[in-house]
Amino acid sequence: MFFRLRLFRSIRCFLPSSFYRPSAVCFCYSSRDNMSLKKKVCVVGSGNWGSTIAKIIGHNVVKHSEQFETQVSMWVFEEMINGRKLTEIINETHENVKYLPNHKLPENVIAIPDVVEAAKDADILIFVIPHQFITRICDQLVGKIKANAFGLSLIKGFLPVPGGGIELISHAINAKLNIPISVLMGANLAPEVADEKFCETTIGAASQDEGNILRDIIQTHYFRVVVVNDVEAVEMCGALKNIVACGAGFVDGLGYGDNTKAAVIRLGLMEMIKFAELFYPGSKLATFFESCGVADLITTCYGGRNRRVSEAFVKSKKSIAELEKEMLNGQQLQGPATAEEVNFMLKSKGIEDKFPLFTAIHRICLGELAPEQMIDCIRNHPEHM
Ligand SMILES: NC(=O)C1=CN([C@@H]2O[C@H](COP(=O)(O)OP(=O)(O)OC[C@H]3O[C@@H](n4cnc5c(N)ncnc54)[C@H](O)[C@@H]3O)[C@@H](O)[C@H]2O)C=CC1
Ligand SMILES: O=C(CO)COP(=O)(O)O
Repeated sequence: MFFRLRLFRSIRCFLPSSFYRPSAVCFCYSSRDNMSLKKKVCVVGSGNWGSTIAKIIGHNVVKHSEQFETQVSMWVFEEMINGRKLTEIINETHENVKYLPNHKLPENVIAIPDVVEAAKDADILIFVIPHQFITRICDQLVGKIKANAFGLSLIKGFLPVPGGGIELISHAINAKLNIPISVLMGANLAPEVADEKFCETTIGAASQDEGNILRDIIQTHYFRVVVVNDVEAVEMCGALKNIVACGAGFVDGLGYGDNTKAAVIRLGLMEMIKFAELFYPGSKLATFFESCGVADLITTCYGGRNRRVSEAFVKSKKSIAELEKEMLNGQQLQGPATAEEVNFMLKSKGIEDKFPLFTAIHRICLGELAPEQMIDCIRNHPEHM
């Protein structure tokens, strides 16, 4: 208890009062006004996480068929697998043999190679693609979706904006498509979720009604949802933890132990909180204790792709891009790109020194700094001054 109090006090030192005020994080679930017609869902994406979430949604729309159309469209970036189109394979075998092999998708999930066709009748759009591709996809959807649709983004990352800033993916989608966007982030390594191993997740909901509906299409007995209203903080946690995961991978590659990794996780968390304080004032500290915060940080720093490739980067001396190709079979890393996006903003504001861990990780990914130097960086972290 005493320890918890001290930890909270030390976090408070650099937080504005709005950040730690006691707040009712959770919505109360009540009204379903104007939300009674059956809704059609489209999953925009079909990678490792996209296919996993399509599996969950496919089952849930049948379970809640009074609320949802039972056919779910899933946009698939078309590619050839052994001379056959991936969409054809998915629609015949109900398996995404490339991105989620050995897991059956429900038969009501229909793979569609044209994103406009997939999304045109949808009331709910689930965006789940590597963040590098979201701008191009949104450009194709402008003016082609239902005016009263709403969205849920599972995408972790930021987008650079001209002039030195970055924006949240949910803001970018909202700006292009003019629909409200909620977010879902959590300690959710896709292979474990696909295996139906118990986990939790966090939905940052744009409104109470949308939060209720989204929970119904996402929650299962093994995938428990907490809905909060702190949308920006939820999304920011999901994006930033991928940078820290690269740092955890460097620690593993260097042969340091769990204590060192714990230091990277803790200092990474402090930089995440500081980032929220500076750029998303009004974010709630309580959100960092949801699945999207500390829990996602821990799971990714032990079991994620960013950690795995970053460990190999230190051991093999190959570039991150080479390793991504060799190790991930088409899946995409988010951490190094996110580190670059965040650095783009920190540099433009002249505050790289306030985020030494994020900065060191970015420079190591670029090959400008030796991985060993990350240890000096954390040894001299402002948290210890
Ligand atoms: N995989 C995981 O465990 C989790 C992933 N996420 C997040 O979900 C988002 C999507 O991740 P995944 O589904 O795992 O994707 P992934 O890492 O499996 O990426 C592969 C996907 O990208 C698509 N793709 C390749 N080139 C493309 C292009 N030029 N244009 C459009 N799409 C293209 C592929 O068709 C495939 O669907 C990311 O932001 C990730 O951080 C979040 C939680 C868990
Ligand atoms: O975001 C994730 C788990 O919540 C997945 O992390 P990786 O992309 O590092 O595998």
